[in-house]
Amino acid sequence: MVNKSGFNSKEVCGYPLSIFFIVVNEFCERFSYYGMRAVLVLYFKYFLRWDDDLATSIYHTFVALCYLTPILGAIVADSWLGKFKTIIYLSIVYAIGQVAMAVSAIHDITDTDRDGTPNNMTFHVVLSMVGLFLIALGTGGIKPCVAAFGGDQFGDHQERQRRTFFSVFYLCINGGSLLSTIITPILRAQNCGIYSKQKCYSLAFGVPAALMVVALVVFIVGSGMYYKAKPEGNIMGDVCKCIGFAISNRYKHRSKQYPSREHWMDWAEDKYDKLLIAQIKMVLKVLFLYIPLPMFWTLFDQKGSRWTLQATTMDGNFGAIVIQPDQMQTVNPILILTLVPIMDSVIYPLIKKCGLNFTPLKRMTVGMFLAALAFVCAAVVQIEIDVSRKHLTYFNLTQFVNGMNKPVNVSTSEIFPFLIIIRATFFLQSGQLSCAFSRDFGFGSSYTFFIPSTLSLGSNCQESITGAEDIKPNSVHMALQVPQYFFITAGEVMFSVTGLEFSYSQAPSNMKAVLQAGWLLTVAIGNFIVLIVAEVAKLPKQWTEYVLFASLLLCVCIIFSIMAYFYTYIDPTEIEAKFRRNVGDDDDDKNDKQRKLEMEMMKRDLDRSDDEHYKGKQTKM
Ligand SMILES: CC(C)C[C@H](NC(=O)[C@@H](N)Cc1ccccc1)C(=O)O
Repeated sequence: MVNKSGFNSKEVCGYPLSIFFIVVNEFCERFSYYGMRAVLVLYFKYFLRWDDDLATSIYHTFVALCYLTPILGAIVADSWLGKFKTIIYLSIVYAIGQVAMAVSAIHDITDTDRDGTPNNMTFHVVLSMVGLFLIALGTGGIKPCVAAFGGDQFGDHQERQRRTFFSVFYLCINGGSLLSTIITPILRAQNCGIYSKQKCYSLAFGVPAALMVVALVVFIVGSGMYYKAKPEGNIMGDVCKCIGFAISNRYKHRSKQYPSREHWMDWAEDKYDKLLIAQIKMVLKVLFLYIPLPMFWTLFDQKGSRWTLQATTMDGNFGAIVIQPDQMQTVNPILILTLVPIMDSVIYPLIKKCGLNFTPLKRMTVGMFLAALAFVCAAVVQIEIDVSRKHLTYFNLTQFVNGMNKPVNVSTSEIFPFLIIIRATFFLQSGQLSCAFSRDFGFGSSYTFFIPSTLSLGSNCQESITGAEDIKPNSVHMALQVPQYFFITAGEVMFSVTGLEFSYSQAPSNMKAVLQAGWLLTVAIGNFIVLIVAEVAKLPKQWTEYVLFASLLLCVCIIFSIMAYFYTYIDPTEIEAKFRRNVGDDDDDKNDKQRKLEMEMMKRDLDRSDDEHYKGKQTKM
C-alpha cells in the first residue's frame, strides 16, 4: 500500500502491518501503567508508611502529571525528534522509572537488622519519587505520539480502516489495563524477600517494568515497517510567534480606518506563510471546541474515588465471589471490551442504515449525555443507601470486651475477598499463651465479642467467644452500581474513542501529536475540576453532589451541541495541498507583502507623531 507520502507499507486485510506492532505496544504499555497504579496507594500506605491523606494526594498529583506531560512529548515529537524517536527515548525513560519503582520496593536493600522493615526509608521514598517522575514523563510523553503515530500509518483513502484502528487501539488500552488490575494485586499479596518475607510490592512493580521493556522491544521490532513523518522544525515556536504577531498586528490596526479581515489570524499574513496560518486556524478551531470537554472527565474519573467510596457502603456478596469495592472499577474495562465491538459492528451501522448521519461531534454529545445519566443513577443508588442507613465501610468494625483479669492482645488476619463470605480470623494472646477463632461478616456490619473470664488461652477458643451484632450488614447490593457503570462506559465509548479519532483527523499534518496532547489536557483539567467543585460545593448529602455533577454536565452538553452545530469538518490534507499548490504564487506575493508591511510600519510611526500630517503625506507617496 502506498500512503499519503508515497511510503510503501506491507498490508494485511487492507490494514498496514505496522499497526500490529503499535497496538501490541499500547497493550503492554497500558498493562504496565495501570498495573503499577493499581497497587500504588497501598505501597505508599503499607510500605512507605504514609498516612491516607499524603498517600491520596501524592497519588492524584502523579495521575494529573501523567496527563500534563503529553504536551511536552508532543512538542518534542512534532518539532524536533519526530514521533518514532520520541516514543523510543521516552519509553526508555519510562522503563527506567518502572525499574526504579520495583527496586524501591525491595525491603531487604536497607533492612540491615533483618526484621522485615526497611531501616533507611529515605532511600525508598527518594527512589520511588524519582521512579514516579520518570514514569509520568514517559507515559504522558509517549501517549499523544503513539496514537498519532498509529494514525500516520494509514493513507488518505483509508479513513474507515483508520477509524477501526482507533477502536482496536482503545480495546488494547482496556485489555491491558483489565489484565494488569487483576494480576498486580495478586502479586502484591504474595510474600517475598531474601532475609525476611514481606508483601511483594517489588514483584507487583517488577512485572509492569518487564511489560514496559516488552512494549519497547515490540515497537523497535516493527521499526522497518513504519511510515515515519519527518518533524518540520520548531513548529510550536513558529505557532506561538505567529499567533503573537497576529494579535499585536491586529491591536496596532485597531483604528476604524483599517479594513477588517475575515479572521483575526489573517493579521499574521503580513509576515507569515498562508499555510502556517491555515494550520493554526484548524488547530484553534478544534481547541475552541475542546473548552467544554473537561467536564466529561470530571464525572468519568470519579469512578475511582466517589463511586468506589459508594461501593464501600454496599454489599459485595455475589454468591460465588465477594467483590471488593475497588474491584468494581474493573467493570469499566470489561464493558469497554464488549461495547466497542457492539457499537462498531451493530449500533453505528444500524444508525447509518436508518439514514441518520451520526457525526463524530453528535456521538460525543450523546456520550456526554450518557455520562450525566450515569450520575443520575449514582444519585438514585445513593438515596437507596441513605434510606437503608448503612454508612459503615466494608471493613467490619469490631470491639472486644475482656472478661479476664489479665490484658489480652487481639490481632486479625486479612479478610479473604474471593470466598462466598468474608471470613476474618482473630488471634488472642496473653503472655506466651494464644488462641485463634474465626467469624463470618456481612459488609458494613459491626460486632462486639466477649472474652469470658473462664477462657483458657492455649486451647481452641472458637466456641468460647460469643458475639453480638451491633449494626446489621449493608443491605444495598453492589450490583446496583452496574447501570451507572454501563452508562458511563457507553458514554466513554461514544465520547473518548470518537474524540481520539476526531483529534487526529482534524489536525494539520505537522501538529497531530500536539492536538492529541490538547485532547489529553482536557483529562487533566477535568481532574482538577473534581477537586474544585467538591471543595467549593461542600454539599451535605452525597446524592445532591451527584445530581449537581449531572446537571453541570447536562448544561455543558447543551453548550457543546451548539458549538458542534457550527463546526464544519475539514480535510487538513486537502487544505494543506491547496496551499502548497499556491506556494509559487505566495512567493511572488511575499515581496508585495513585505513592501506593504514596511509601508504600514512607516505609517504607524507617522501616525504617532501627527495623524493629520501623515494623511497628507500618504496621499503624496
Ligand atoms: C482517559 C484516557 C484518555 C483513556 C484511556 N482510559 C481508558 O480507556 C479506561 N477505560 C481504562 C480504565 C481501566 C481500568 C479502570 C478504569 C479505567 C487510557 O488510559 O488511555
